[in-house]
Amino acid sequence: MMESLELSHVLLLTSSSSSSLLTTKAIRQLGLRCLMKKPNKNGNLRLTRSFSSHTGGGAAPASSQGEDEDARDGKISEEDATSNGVEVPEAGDVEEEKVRNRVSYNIVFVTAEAAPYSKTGGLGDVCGSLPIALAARGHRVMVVSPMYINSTPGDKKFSGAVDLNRRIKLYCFGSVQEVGFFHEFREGVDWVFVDHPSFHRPGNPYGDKFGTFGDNQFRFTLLSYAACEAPLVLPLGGFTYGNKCLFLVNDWHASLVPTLLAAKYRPHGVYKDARSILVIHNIAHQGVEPAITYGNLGLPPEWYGSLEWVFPNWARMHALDKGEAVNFLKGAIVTADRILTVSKGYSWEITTSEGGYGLHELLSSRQNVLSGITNGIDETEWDPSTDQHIAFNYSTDDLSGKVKCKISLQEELGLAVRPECPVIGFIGRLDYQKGIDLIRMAIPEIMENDVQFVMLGSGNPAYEDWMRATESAYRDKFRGWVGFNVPVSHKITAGCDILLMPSAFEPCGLNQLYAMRYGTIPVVHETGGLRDTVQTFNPYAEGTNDEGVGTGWTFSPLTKESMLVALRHAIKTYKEYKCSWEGLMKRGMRRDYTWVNAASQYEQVIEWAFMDPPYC
Ligand SMILES: Nc1ncnc2c1ncn2[C@@H]1O[C@H](COP(=O)(O)OP(=O)(O)O[C@H]2O[C@H](CO)[C@@H](O)[C@H](O)[C@H]2O)[C@@H](O)[C@H]1O
Repeated sequence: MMESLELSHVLLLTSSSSSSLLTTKAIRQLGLRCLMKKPNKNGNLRLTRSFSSHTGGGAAPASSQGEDEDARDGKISEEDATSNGVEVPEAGDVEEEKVRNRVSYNIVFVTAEAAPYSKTGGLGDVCGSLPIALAARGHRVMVVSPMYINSTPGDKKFSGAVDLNRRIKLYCFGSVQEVGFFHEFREGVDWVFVDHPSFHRPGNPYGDKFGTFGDNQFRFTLLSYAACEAPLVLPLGGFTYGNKCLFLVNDWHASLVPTLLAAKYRPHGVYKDARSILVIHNIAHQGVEPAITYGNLGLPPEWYGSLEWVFPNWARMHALDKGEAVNFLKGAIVTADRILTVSKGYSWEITTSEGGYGLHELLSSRQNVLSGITNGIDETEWDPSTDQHIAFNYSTDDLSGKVKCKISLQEELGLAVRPECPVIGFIGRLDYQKGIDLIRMAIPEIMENDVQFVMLGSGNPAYEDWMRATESAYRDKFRGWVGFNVPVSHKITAGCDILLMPSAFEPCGLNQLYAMRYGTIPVVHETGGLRDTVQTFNPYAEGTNDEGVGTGWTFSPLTKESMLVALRHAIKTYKEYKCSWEGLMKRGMRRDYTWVNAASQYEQVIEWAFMDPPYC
């Protein structure tokens, strides 16, 4: 099995290099400039929109490398040291826009979550906002997601969707499955909901109080099949999306799509002009199931190598366990035309043995199509000057509402109403990823300070119990709200002074972006998207200009001690250096978080995907 995995890998690599050659040719034919240089944040010169970007780091022609001053001096900038994927140029370069021959694409998002219809975390946020931003740029955009009905008031979210009366038969899991489609056209986007009895049950999209659903492989196989059919069979607004579309497949739940395109459609002449991009929001979840389940997926036997996965010896259950499995995310990594992650830092981390969760070698082998694009945020939902969930609105022009939000939060949670006391917040899934263990270890020392601490989260029952117990132990200064509650998350974001994010890894992270927009100062572990988006406060840079002064505190390594040091800096600055604190707040609030920049970068990657022939 291992041998066949490696063989398929070699074959795929061969086709990768040929596609890169074609890409270079295609770019030359299109007459694009091979090199443009602009200074980065640190003032270093870097390559942008070059075919060296497109085909991967290190592939630049000798002449162009010679033009790079850092390279000539033999120096490697800090940025280069942590970036070995393909850099996507940022928006705002007018010349870039002129050079770009703007084409509109038919884009099909495939996702397990899309806010406001469904959301358990950041995947829902991104797939609820990015499609709208891309549609606003002139693309035809469809989002295909399950229609989760769980007999709660939340079902009302689907009330605007109408039954398209188009039922199709899908052949998998040894039987014929019939799915229907509901549709809502909202904010320029075709929101398409796949209807099947397996999406109608209590709980969240992935599980209920008894744990993860046992048939998730089945449910998300259905989603992937239905998403492949939707552009062909749904006449939305009178016309189907047709064959030439771009599938943006998000995380493992949608990862079967690129393999289906290659194995089931292209051999029959369908989707020959389509392309797929895998977006990795979280590599820790890969959709791994026993190898025997491959037969259920309705794929030809010769495509087994695409999903084939062999656990290392240490991860096997017993001596007879061969560790053979199928891995949905791996399937997309080896078949998608391009791969994206949700920050540049994370696109590098997943190519390392520490961050790749076993997939780092495969990802490294596809570095020439791997890029990172930092998420934006929905600036209408997350705007302190208009937010309906918070007690008082405020902005950089008038910050007075911020402390009123804090007082209101203290009142609501039954904490002492003390506007001068720093309030630290945490919002997130209660999961290993989010660094809850570190908070657990540090809480006795944090509580020795004159602070209040508010946590909102749900997930691992052990962490939920710990939150309840900690609230009992520190009734005067700790509140733990167990549950998933969007209005409360807005109230905490507005009412706290400091947001703590000690994530073990964080592909992008949205809460630190929301916090900065609300004048709440992030204290974060220096990892992934947190490192990319939070800049540590430098008091010595104050009074020059805003560049380099910082928007929060980052800490590393991931230890209790270094987290406490950063927190103490934040608390001391809050208490003793009011002007500096206000500067931190305003700098964070003024940053550009819109999806416009990210959407333009996605557009660039889509353009690159169509320049190459299909990868598989
Ligand atoms: N108990 C609760 N009540 C209300 N709201 C809650 C909540 N717990 C979490 N949320 C909300 O869910 C979202 C979580 O965003 P994160 O970026 O932390 O996402 P997550 O780790 O799920 O997603 C993954 O995908 C996203 C998107 O790409 C990446 O940013 C991230 O790094 C990656 O791990 C935020 O909107 C947050 O406010």
